[in-house]
Amino acid sequence: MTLGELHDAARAALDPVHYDYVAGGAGEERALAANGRAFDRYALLPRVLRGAARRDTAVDLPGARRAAPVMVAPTAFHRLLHPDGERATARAAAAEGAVLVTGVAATTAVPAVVAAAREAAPDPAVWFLLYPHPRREVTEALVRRAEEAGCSALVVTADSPRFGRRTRDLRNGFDDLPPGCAAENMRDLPGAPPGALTDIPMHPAASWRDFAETVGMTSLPVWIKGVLHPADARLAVEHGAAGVIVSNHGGRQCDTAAASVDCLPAVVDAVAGAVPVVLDGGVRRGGDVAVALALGAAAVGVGRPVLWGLAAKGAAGVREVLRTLLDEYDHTLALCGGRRNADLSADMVVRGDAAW
Ligand SMILES: Cc1cc2nc3c(=O)[nH]c(=O)nc-3n(C[C@H](O)[C@H](O)[C@H](O)COP(=O)(O)O)c2cc1C
Ligand SMILES: CC(C)CC(=O)C(=O)O
Repeated sequence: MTLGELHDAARAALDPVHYDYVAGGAGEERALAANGRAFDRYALLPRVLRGAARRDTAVDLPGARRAAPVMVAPTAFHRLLHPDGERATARAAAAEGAVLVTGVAATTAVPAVVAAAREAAPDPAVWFLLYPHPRREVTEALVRRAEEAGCSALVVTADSPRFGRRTRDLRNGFDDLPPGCAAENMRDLPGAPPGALTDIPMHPAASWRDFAETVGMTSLPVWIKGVLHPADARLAVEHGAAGVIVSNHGGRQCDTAAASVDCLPAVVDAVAGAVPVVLDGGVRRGGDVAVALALGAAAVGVGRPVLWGLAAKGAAGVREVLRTLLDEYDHTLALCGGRRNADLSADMVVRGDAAW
């Protein structure tokens, strides 16, 4: 199935309220639309007569060695979409060599997610996402849970001082998870009974000091997610980030935010090679992966397509999504005369309405 067909199958399978939660964005869904439109404006200038019969597309990242250049972005509540939930996503990601970012909003506890990944590959990369929490002891407890489970990196989401205003969810009245579906990693933490969407506490006053404090709590690499402004990318490096994820949260937070891929070149410049940069938002084809890597991303994350695969077919559907993107990317790299990801460079990308 193509990614589009998996999306259609997921829509047919899901409760329309849950479909809307995944598909939707904040406000008028401008940032969501911008992510897709932005990729439509980029085109590649392939180089010729310099390729190889086989390409090496693996990437080394803090917290993941020889990983696929496409990772599973952190997305909440997989058991809302399929009874196998995060276990299925973890098995599929590990089988494809892709990093899986699980975290506070997972409906399966992190030890079980890591165990499922290990069923599929001997040394899978499972990272753990947390939001800055108003109480330091909660952050600390979550960090320990991730470490003890065997996660190899942490990700702090910085773009959510408040939960986004998701128009579809407000209209549908979606704010409770169904029985049996809860944020399992939040169990038994102070002041955080799982059960409702809004039980993942946001921290409106979170600061760079809080981020640095989290970095200081662990020897794991700590990525920061949700950076768009180059000055923040520099601050992230100064405060100990092991990597920067350029993201507008799939258009689910600030609806007037720029498309994430449009912010990528300035962030890559600002970071100046100090740490790797990952891009997510709107990646839907192998060509999008190639554009992002040419613009300086070390890898990309995908959110919704993975969830459509999960809802349509469980682990097999997630594998199909990852396999499709990775095969298309490898094919594009070959057609661009690339032997490895680093053979894609910014001079091979043109932008403008003339592109398509
Ligand atoms: C249903 C859903 C849940 C998400 N949950 C989280 C989350 O808990 N934390 C987070 O940092 N990002 C979350 N995201 C954002 C993704 O990590 C990612 O930034 C975004 O989905 C990328 O855009 P794409 O869906 O166009 O690939 C979520 C996205 C979706 C669609
Ligand atoms: C429940 C939220 C923490 C998940 C989220 O970030 C999202 O829905 O985009």
